[in-house]
Amino acid sequence: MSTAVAQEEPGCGLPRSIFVADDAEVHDVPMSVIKRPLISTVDREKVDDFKRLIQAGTQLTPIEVAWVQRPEGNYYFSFGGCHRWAAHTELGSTTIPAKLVPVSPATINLYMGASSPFRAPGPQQQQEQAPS
Ligand SMILES: Nc1ncnc2c1ncn2[C@@H]1O[C@H](COP(=O)(O)OP(=O)(O)OP(=O)(O)O)[C@@H](O)[C@H]1O
Repeated sequence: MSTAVAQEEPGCGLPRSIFVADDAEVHDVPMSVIKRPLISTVDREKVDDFKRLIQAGTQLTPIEVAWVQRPEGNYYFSFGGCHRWAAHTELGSTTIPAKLVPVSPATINLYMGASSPFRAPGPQQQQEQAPS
């Protein structure tokens, strides 16, 4: 399991690497299964450069994907790698090279707060969800 650690280099408003993983594997992950909770602003030129590199067959560093394994299935979250994500999206890629970093639901709660799918509803929300 991995821990969330802020490192120094910024990228799309986030540290370049937010997780430290000894046990991460790299896979071509279907982009459709990856949730990207944060909206990003990208540098147009950088996205275009990455598109050219990808089209030329250059292997960019895999993006980091936080991987939560639950009894009901797997969840994949990506918070950074905005320019590589934008480049693949615009090229119509169906998969993206990703380093899968196993994380706990608590780590996702830390990053997503109330938007996390793993957050237990508070008393107020429980009341709102209770059938009348
Ligand atoms: N010509 C290249 N060949 C191989 N890898 C490259 C090349 N250019 C960039 N990279 C790698 O691609 C990654 C791009 O990271 P970078 O932080 O610049 O963009 P991003 O993560 O996609 O977007 P952001 O930083 O905004 O989240 C880096 O790991 C960089 O080393």
